[in-house]
Amino acid sequence: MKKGILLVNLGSPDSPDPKDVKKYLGEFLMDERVIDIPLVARTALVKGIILNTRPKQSAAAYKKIWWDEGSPLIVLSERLQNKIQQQVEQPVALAMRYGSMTIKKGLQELVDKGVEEVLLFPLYPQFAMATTETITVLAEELRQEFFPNLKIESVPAFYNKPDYIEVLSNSIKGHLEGKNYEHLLFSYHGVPERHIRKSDVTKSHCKIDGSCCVTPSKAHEFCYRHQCLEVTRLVAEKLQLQEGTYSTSFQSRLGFDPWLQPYTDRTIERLGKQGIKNMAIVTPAFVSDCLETLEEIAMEGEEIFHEVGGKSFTTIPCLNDDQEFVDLLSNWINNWVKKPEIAG
Ligand SMILES: C=CC1=C(C)c2cc3[nH]c(cc4nc(cc5[nH]c(cc1n2)c(C)c5CCC(=O)O)C(CCC(=O)O)=C4C)c(C)c3C=C
Ligand SMILES: [Fe+2]
Repeated sequence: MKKGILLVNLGSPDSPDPKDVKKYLGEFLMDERVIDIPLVARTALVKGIILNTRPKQSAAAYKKIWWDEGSPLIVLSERLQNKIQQQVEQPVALAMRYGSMTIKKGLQELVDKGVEEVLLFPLYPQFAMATTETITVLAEELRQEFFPNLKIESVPAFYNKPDYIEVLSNSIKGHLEGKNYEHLLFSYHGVPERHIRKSDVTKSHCKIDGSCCVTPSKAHEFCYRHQCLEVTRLVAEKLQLQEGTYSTSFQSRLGFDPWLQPYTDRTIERLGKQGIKNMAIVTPAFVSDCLETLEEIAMEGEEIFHEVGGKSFTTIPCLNDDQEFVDLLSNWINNWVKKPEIAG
């Protein structure tokens, strides 16, 4: 059976024009795994409220980070794809969950090359229903409707794989070499607390308190909060970071529901007010630099830090097309290619 690989990232608008941003946000926020409320309420909230104000504001932010070649997230994902393709014999396609580079087109591209078995690779280290799950569910729906003979196997969240932790730690270490910093903040994209409870397979474990994420449970396989805290813990262990010199926070909240805490903006402010003058920040929920890292962290975050007396603010880039990361993903893919075909 001929095999192929489909890498999938989040997506971006076609341009930073408010019209394109509105179209993109409309698709993104109407996803029931992103804003997980009943359709009528979601439509009223997204189309009646958010899409009337947010596109203009988001478009201005996108304009600040847009590259000549296009959206950083898309360009960086394409660079990753091209580098992986150099190390993998089978066709490697790229798609986005939202926007023009659809998963349907990605699957079609592979099928047109004769592929019968696909490795679906969501580019997210941690599981979330708003990221990994929405990709795998949509791919399965598309398979049933348009590609019934295709076999699809999905790559699960890889947050605690030792070789991933090593690559991430090496990248952090490399970018901090020679830098004078007193605190390293691990900032992950936030999700509403409700998402964590919904993904709890035990239906009772996730209390979102000080202990549930460190108490062993089957729930952790699908717990975004546990997986983020684990990345911080494993990297801190690998880099031998001293207790008190690093912490975890969650960024990019939207709306009024409680989201995972502590919030990144408030944490940066607190660190500055506590007298930290030099801080560094890493964003391990994102494989590719994007609006949320280049604008919200590197621009807004730095501004907050300076306002409260901070001096140097070092933003560590995402793994992007870092050669060690390319080698890691290519190695996982080549191991999958060598495996016998999946059943049925
Ligand atoms: C309810 C809203 C949102 C949830 C839940 C959410 C989860 C989530 N998102 C990412 C990764 C990215 N999000 C990005 C942008 C972005 N996210 C939301 C909302 C939710 N995200 C919005 C409205 C936007 C658009 C920008 C804005 O208006 O602020 C991006 C950047 C895309 C780009 O083009 O650069 C990424 C990447 C994760 C990992 C996640 C859950 C774990
Ligand atoms: Fe997001």
